[in-house]
Amino acid sequence: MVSDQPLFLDSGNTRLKWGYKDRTGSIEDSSELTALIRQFNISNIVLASVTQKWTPATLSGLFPSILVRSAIVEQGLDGLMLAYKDESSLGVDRWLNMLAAMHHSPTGFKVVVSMGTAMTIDVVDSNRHIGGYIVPGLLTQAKSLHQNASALPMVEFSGGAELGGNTQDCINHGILRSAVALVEATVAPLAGQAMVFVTGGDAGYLSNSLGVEHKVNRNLIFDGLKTYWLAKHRDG
Ligand SMILES: Nc1ncnc2c1ncn2[C@@H]1O[C@H](COP(=O)(O)OP(=O)(O)OP(=O)(O)O)[C@@H](O)[C@H]1O
Ligand SMILES: CC(C)(CO)[C@@H](O)C(=O)NCCC(=O)O
Repeated sequence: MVSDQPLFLDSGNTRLKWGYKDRTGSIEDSSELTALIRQFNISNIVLASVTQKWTPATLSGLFPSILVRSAIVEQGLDGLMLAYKDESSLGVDRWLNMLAAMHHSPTGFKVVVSMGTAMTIDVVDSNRHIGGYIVPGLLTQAKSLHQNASALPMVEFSGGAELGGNTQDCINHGILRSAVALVEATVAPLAGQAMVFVTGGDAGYLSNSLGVEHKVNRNLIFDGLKTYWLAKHRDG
């Protein structure tokens, strides 16, 4: 039987991830994607892409019989009002994460933190996006130090945010401490009234050191894609 339930794809700067019903994973290449589509008998795909690596055109070229819809940022969808005047310049991943957070918690402040290639923070007050931050992600910061300072090695992340007593720990812990401080400083003025959502490949590192109450949800973007897909289904 052909599945009506779409395969959700999240094409980030580092890797391609998939969500189908309550299952998720990451995909290395098109042969893995082909296998997945056969396994679940997929008839439609909903794509969130912040890169040109995977586009509706590449997917339709590979799978001509599959309906591919690309999520596009839309002011006011599901009531979410965006801080950006030009909503097309907002990353679709940030938008979908906010839609999902709003779905989980319709009223009050939401702080959405994504720990990927870039680290992003977005603050939403009920249905109003107040604004956000974009900084380099943990691994991106570590790579940048290694590439730009000749005495600095490439570090393996191990967690920990206390003062370091050697080069590895100073880098490792310093990067994590600055990410933690940024989230805590964003949450502080909201006087304990914010729901903090943490997502992305490096969510675990942040979560282990974060001093504010939060929820780790690695599938937030798939929740957002589902919300988007249902809204579009409703609109026809
Ligand atoms: N299997 C994996 N492959 C690559 N990175 C991984 C993996 N598992 C965890 N990570 C971590 O996830 C981080 C990348 O996060 P994520 O996968 O959310 O990135 P992305 O979504 O592709 O990037 P972005 O959305 O910021 O463009 C890396 O810094 C790495 O430390
Ligand atoms: C910030 C990233 C890289 C995070 O994945 C992505 O959301 C993006 O490419 N955004 C476009 C710029 C913006 O959101 O303002």
